[in-house]
Amino acid sequence: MSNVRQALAEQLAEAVFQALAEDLTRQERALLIVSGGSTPVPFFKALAAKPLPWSRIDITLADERWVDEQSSDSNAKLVRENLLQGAAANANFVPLTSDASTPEEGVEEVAKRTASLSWPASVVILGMGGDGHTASLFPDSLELGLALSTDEPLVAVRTPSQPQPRITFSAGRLHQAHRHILHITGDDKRSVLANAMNGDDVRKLPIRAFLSCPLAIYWAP
Ligand SMILES: O=C(O)[C@H](O)[C@@H](O)[C@H](O)[C@H](O)COP(=O)(O)O
Repeated sequence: MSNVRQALAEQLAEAVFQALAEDLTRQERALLIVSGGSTPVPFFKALAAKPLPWSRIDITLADERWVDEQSSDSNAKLVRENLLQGAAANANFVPLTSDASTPEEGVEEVAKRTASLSWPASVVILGMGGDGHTASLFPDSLELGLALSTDEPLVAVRTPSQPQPRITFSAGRLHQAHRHILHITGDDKRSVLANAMNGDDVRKLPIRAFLSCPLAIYWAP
């Protein structure tokens, strides 16, 4: 981990800490939505060390692979091992998978489970892939149009470029959050983001769906 990426993770953790603490002065509970992937790990560790009243915080994921929670591809496993540590283990974490064998069969149950969270979310932290996807809104996903337009909170997605089916919060549900943050690193993602900012086709670079939320960008080389 380069020093500058570590510093970025720590600055992001401080910003998320402040946002959650501020919302908790006005409301009993606050919801944080995080993303999986490799980028957030140092952020998760830095946030877990913050002195928050963790038992008043709900945490869920922007999206998840439809895999067992023990799988190394599970975002829930990533969150449990890196964020829900120490005092942060007292947070109420709600995963996005069920015992159903497909996300299409399980999506309704997960929607019921997540309905009890403290919506609207205080903060959504998004990642972005080299193809411009964010959450599980992939350019080649068969359900991209649905995920961008539905009023439903969650969508089961099938994506030819991805090995597993997934479940994702819809763009509409993620839009409702009070704050949106994009956490990315590296020159390749900077170029993808620049293309998204210059282009106009959300289906080619789905991160575009969040550019005017407004979106705070946390980037480091
Ligand atoms: O993988 C996931 O769980 C998320 O669906 C995805 O949107 C992720 O945020 C990007 O793919 C970036 O991943 P990296 O941080 O690993 O580059």
